[in-house]
Amino acid sequence: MSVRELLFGPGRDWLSHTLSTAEHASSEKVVVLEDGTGLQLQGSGLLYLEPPADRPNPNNESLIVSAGVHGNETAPIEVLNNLLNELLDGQWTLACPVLLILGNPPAMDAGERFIDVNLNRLFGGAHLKPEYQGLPEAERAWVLERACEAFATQHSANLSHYDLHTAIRPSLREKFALYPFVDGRDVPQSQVDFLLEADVDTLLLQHREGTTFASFSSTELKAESFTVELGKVRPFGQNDLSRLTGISNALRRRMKGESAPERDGAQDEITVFEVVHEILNTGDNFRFHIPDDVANFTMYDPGTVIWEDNATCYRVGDSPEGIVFPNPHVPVGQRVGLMIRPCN
Ligand SMILES: O=C(O)CCC(=O)N[C@@H](CCC(=O)O)C(=O)O
Ligand SMILES: [Zn+2]
Repeated sequence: MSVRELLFGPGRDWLSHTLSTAEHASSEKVVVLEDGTGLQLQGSGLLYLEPPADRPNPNNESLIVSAGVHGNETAPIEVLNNLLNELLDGQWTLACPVLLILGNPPAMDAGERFIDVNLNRLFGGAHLKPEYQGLPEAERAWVLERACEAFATQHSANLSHYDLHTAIRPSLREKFALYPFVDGRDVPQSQVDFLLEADVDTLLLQHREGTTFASFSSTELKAESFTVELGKVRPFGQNDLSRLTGISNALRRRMKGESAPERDGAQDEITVFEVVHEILNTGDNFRFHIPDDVANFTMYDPGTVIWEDNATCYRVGDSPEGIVFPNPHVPVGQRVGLMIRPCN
């Protein structure tokens, strides 16, 4: 029996196993590849990969890589599944500890962003709020937090977390990363280089702590964490994975422990924006003046009214501001969009 079958069952790979175990707990399984690499299936969509203790880890690092925190954002899920299949097929050798995560299996199975509540608003303990008690997504946030904590306790040195997503809207900047706010922290140049290597040429700096998965890992696990947007939401099988070779190659390179490629000067720039305002659905006769089909990073002139309610009218300030993630169809209190502006 192949390692893949031992781990996932006859005819299955990680993705099909995750979809088939979405609704019930799957038992833990451990297998060891011929080259000594250990794989521990910790539960549905949770896979810990560990190189043998005597193998060098040249970049002296550990990685958490997640996708499917929103179940309908399928392209990065396919990227991770393909990388794992390559490893299981013996195409390359793992050099560093990796925790691979498919975030929300029931939502993936249903082809939906989430089932009851947006999983990517429940981290950093937000899942403990009374209104979320008993919801499967609150339970899942807890499970993912504990799995990441256990991994980080074992592998604290040089921990990075990439939470891979795709966006609902088209985007004037197809691939971009969000850097969670941590007081006093700057983005390391090595991370900027990695993003460029992955064809992610735009970086958005958050202005305050959030309750996303990446915020949790950066704040509580001291990881260098990014939410990475890799294109537009499409159902399984409808993604053009040739548009994701950058992230795929860059992640494979890190997992193999190879050093970063030399960058040529012309490509060395990342465009940086900062969040200046988070639009929340206030529920107080909230009106959002951005059309439904507008692309991420569309810019608005000073003075443009973006949203209003009975108490507030938000206008663009003295310099142009752009919109990212416009979505007025969210519950009261949740994020409708981010207003951003270029950093100098
Ligand atoms: O396209 C959209 O509106 C949402 C895409 C998405 O899921 N983005 C993440 C970003 C998380 C962050 O702010 O760091 C999300 O909304 O959870
Ligand atoms: Zn998402």
